[in-house]
Amino acid sequence: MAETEPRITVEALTMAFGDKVVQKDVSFTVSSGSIFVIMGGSGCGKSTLLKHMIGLIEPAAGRILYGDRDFYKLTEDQRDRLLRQFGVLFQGGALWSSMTVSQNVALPLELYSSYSAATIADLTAFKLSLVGLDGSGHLMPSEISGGMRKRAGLARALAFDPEILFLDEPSAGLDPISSRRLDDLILQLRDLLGVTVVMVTHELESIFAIADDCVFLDATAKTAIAHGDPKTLRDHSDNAFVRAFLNRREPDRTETVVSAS
Ligand SMILES: Nc1ncnc2c1ncn2[C@@H]1O[C@H](COP(=O)(O)OP(=O)(O)OP(=O)(O)O)[C@@H](O)[C@H]1O
Repeated sequence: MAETEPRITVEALTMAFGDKVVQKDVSFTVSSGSIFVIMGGSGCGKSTLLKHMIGLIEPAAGRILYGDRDFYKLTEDQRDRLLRQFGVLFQGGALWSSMTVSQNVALPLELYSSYSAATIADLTAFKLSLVGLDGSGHLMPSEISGGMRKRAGLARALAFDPEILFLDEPSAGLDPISSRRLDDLILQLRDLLGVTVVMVTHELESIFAIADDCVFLDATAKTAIAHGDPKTLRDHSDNAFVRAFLNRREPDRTETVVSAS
C-alpha cells in the first residue's frame, strides 16, 4: 500500500528546448512508496519530464523537490548524493551486448563503488535473484528474451538500492505476457523494497494494474490536464479527453476540455 508522505514535489514546472515550450506550469506530488505514472499522448513531454526529474534537463521555470530539497539548488556534491538514491531504466533498457548479464549488472558497482570483487559478485547475484534471473547471469543479452533483458536492466537499476526507481516505457516492445510479468515484478519490488516508482508509460493495462497515481500531460494544452488514481480518472474525470484516452476511445474534441481535474 502506498504511504501518503510526499516524496517528490513538482512545482509550476515549465519545460522548454530553447523557445519551444513543451509543457508549462506542471505541478504534482509523488507519495513515498507509490507507483506513479506519467502519461499522455505521443510527444507531449513524458520522457522530457522524467529527464527533468533525474537532473538531465534543467527546468525553464519551477522547482522539483525531493523531500524539502530543491534539486536544482543543491550543490554538486549534494546532488550526486541524491542521485545515488535513484535507479533509472531508460527506454530500450540497453545492455552492453558484449558483456554477460552479470557483467552488465555489476558494471555500475565496479564503476561507482569501492566494493571488493567478491562483494560485487554477491550483490550482483542478489539483484539478479530479485528480478527472477538467478542462473542466467552467465548468458549474453542476445541469448535471453526481451522480457529477461528488461528484468536485467531493472537489476542493474537496483545496483545501489535506490529509494526511487525511474522507468521510461519499461514494457515497450514486450508481448502481453512478458509485459504482465514485468508489471508484477515492479509491484513486488515496490512491496519488498519499499521503493517509490515513477514510470512513463502509455500501456493502459499496466497503468490500471499497478499505478496508484498519475499525472496526465496534454500536448495541445501544453500542461497537465488531470492527476489522480487512473481508474477514477477513467470513470469520472471531468475532462472528456482524459476519459476518452483512458477508455481507448477517439476523443470528442467538441466537448469542453476542462483544464484540471
Ligand atoms: N533534446 C531535444 N531537443 C529539442 N526538442 C526535444 C528534445 N527532446 C524532446 N524534444 C521535443 O519535446 C517534445 C516532447 O518529447 P518527449 O520525448 O518528452 O515526448 P513523449 O511524451 O515522451 O513522447 P513519446 O510518447 O512519443 O515517447 C517533442 O516535441 C520532442 O520533439
